[in-house]
Amino acid sequence: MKPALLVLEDGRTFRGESFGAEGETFGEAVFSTGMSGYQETLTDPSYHRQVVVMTAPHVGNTGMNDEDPESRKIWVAGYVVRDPARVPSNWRSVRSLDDELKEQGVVGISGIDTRALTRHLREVGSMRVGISTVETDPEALLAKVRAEAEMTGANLSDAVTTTEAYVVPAIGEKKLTVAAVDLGIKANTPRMMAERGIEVHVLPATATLEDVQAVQPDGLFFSNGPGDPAATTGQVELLKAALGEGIPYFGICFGNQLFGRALGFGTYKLKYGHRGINQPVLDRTTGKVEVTAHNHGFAVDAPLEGSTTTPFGEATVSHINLNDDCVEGLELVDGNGLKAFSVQYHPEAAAGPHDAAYLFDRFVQLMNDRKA
Ligand SMILES: NC(=O)CC[C@H](N)C(=O)O
Repeated sequence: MKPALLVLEDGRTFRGESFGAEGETFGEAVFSTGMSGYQETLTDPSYHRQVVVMTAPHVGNTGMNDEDPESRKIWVAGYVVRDPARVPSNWRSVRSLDDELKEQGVVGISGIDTRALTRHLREVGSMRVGISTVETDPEALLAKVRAEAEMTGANLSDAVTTTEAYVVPAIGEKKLTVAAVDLGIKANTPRMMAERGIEVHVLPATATLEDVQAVQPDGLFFSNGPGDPAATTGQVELLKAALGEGIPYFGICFGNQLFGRALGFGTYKLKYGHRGINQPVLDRTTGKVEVTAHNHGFAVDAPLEGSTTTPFGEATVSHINLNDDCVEGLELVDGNGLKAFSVQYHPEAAAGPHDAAYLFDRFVQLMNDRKA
């Protein structure tokens, strides 16, 4: 087994074994508590420039298949697993996780105490990290880690977006048209819209109001995506312009943060974020609690009680996280009722849970109401 070294920006060091590709990689160290869905995690563009630490000790059991990727490639900058499966076993598996990481050049480390690492990140907060199979001196790797850019202030949409617009056709009868701005979109999002009779026009991150209007949409959608929402100004301006035009809006995760900024709220970095598939969220509009998938390091700073008057209508916090009272959703209402809304978590979560899938129906309802 080839040795590998992991060094955090505060100097904490772990020694383990090479997993996946050999070489050196850097990013923001974050932990995910999901016990399944690692293929969806790896291929989620929101993880661009992040090194993901899996808290589940045994990862890779079901191998890798050709059906579940959320995008064209693995985006995580590095992967940390305590005990990789030696033999994958699943009827859809076509290769092992280790082979896929090697094939795509993704550097990982295994055999380290991921529990100690996770507790450290939880106590001290997410921070930069380096993994290397070529550097054996922690001080030398630490100097490189500290020279890397931080996640705060990072504008990463251009690195992950599609360069060409494309259409995902409605399944069955076409009932609605949506312009979806790709800030790191996952394949399951247009799929869940298509299942509801929506023709989805996926547009590059650089789309203008004219580009949006050109598809004559019934609604506008902003996807999940990597980076710091405070470093993203162009799409916030687009959203303000679209809200000014009265185009119904739905946003997921990064799309929730940019919606918050368009409404005049701030965003801030959470100490260690929410990444996993069992986060309890309260939908205050119905009083129902849902178990949900999360992947965010930033959050919207909006008052939990009362409503806020914005140039586009009255904004309220519609969803909150029951673990830490973090803002998990926003709603905008004008004289004609609901106008726009967004959530911080993932109704499109492909590995599940599926409690939040109703949000796509809420989007359909919103577009139909505004059409009428
Ligand atoms: N999944 C996402 O859209 C993540 C949004 C943002 N990059 C965050 O970390 O909070």
